[in-house]
Order: sequence, then C-alpha cells, then structure tokens
Amino acid sequence: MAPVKRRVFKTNNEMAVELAKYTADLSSKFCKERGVFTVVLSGGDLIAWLWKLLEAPYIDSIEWSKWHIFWVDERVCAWDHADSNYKLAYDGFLSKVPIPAENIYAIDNGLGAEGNAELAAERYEECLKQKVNQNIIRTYKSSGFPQFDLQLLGMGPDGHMASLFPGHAQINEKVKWVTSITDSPKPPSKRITFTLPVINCASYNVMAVCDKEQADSAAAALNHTKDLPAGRLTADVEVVWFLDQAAASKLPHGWCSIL
Ligand SMILES: O=C(O)[C@H](O)[C@@H](O)[C@H](O)[C@H](O)COP(=O)(O)O
Repeated sequence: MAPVKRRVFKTNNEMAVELAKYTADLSSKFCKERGVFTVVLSGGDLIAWLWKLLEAPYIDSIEWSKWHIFWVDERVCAWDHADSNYKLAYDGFLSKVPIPAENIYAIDNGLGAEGNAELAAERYEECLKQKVNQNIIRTYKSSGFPQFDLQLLGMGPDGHMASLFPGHAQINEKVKWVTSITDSPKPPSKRITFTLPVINCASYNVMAVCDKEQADSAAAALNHTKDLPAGRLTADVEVVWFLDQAAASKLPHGWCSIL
C-alpha cells in the first residue's frame, strides 16, 4: 500500500500551481512510457483548481493528444444540466485544451437508461472494459481491476469521495468496477460511481481539499479517527493530499508544515 503523503499550501492558488506541475510531470512520464495518459476527473471544486494547466508553460508543453479522460462519478441528469460533472469539466477545462473528443469518455448519464443509475453504471463498466481491451487502460497486477495513471479527487465535508458516502453500502463493493447510488445525501440523489477497489488501484491518486468546511473530515480521514471513505484512499504508487491552510487547520500539530 502506498504511503499517504500530505502537502499543505498557504492558499488554494499556490496549491493549484503545484497541482499543475505534479500533473504535467506525470503526463510527461506516462506519455513517454506508455504513449497514453489516463486521467480520471471528479466533480466539485477540483475542476476550478486545474486553471494553471490552461496557462503557459503547460498549455503548450503537455501532450494533450495522448490524454484519455474518465470520470470517477456522475449524476443522473442531462450532460448539459448544471448538475452534470461532465458539463462542469467540459466548461471549466476540457473545452480549453486540445484533447481529442474521441479520448473523452463521459459516464452514461443514465438518461439513455431512463434514469436507471444501475444500468448506467453497468454501461460505464463495459466502456472501461473496452478501453482495457484496447490497451488504453492497464489492469492492476493479477486482480484484473482497471489501473488509471492519475486520478484527481475531491472530498466533501462529510468525508465522501467520488459518490462513496459514509455509512452507505457502496463503499464495501468488492467486485464491481462501477456502481450506483439512488439515495445520495448530496443532491442529486441518483449517481454513478467508481468503486473503492478501482479508485485504489490507480497508480497516482491526488486528493485536493481547499476549504475550512473540510478541515474536520480531512483530519479524521488522515488520522483515521473515523471510518470515512476518503480515509480509505490509497494507490499503487503514490497518494498525495494537496491541502490549503484552511483545510489543514485541524490536522495534528506538526503535520502541516506549509510549503
Ligand atoms: O459529484 C460529486 O459530488 C463529486 O464528483 C465528488 O466526487 C466531489 O469530488 C466531492 O463531492 C467533493 O466535492 P466538493 O469539492 O464540491 O466538496
């Protein structure tokens, strides 16, 4: 299991600058080694923190044509609805970088399945299996689970990540790659989400948290004082929490030397 690292920044702007550098370094490593870079996005504030990737030097130096984009979760709603994680990422990031449209794999929003989140989850799992067969996504050792190169994740104030919520059964799924929830405590209630084994098989996992509302859960997750989904985050190679000072304010003294 990869050690959980923490990096604390004075402001979320400083965090965004380092997050861009971290992502760009991994992009160049994986594009060189594999010829592709598989990136998983989440919803929430994360997309806004990718702004630095849209600027020099990254906008010109990153090999965008080799990126393949997936989502860790989606809400059952139209892709052009304000609730959609696809729309959030498209408007704030994907429409501004030259990633080929055919390399962007939005989660079936469930509407083709008449609002059936379970069916939509099955369809996304099929989509991932196809990408494994095409050698775009690797699989993790002998487990057969997909192994993404980098996942960019966020955590809610209650300690949820993706659409895995505290006290909900989905966090214990061991077989499926993608599952669904119909009673999400964070609206909208119907969602599609990666399962924990898939999330934790990624080579690199980043958890970006920048708000004082998340401070209690960040401390509980990192210190394992409560069983929170975000506290179960690991990775194959490296898991790094990127926090601003506000989100790190409840961490034990000495844990948060500012960078
Ligand atoms: O659909 C969602 O709700 C998001 O995809 C989820 O994965 C997000 O990362 C967390 O909820 C944190 O969200 P905030 O950054 O808004 O707290």
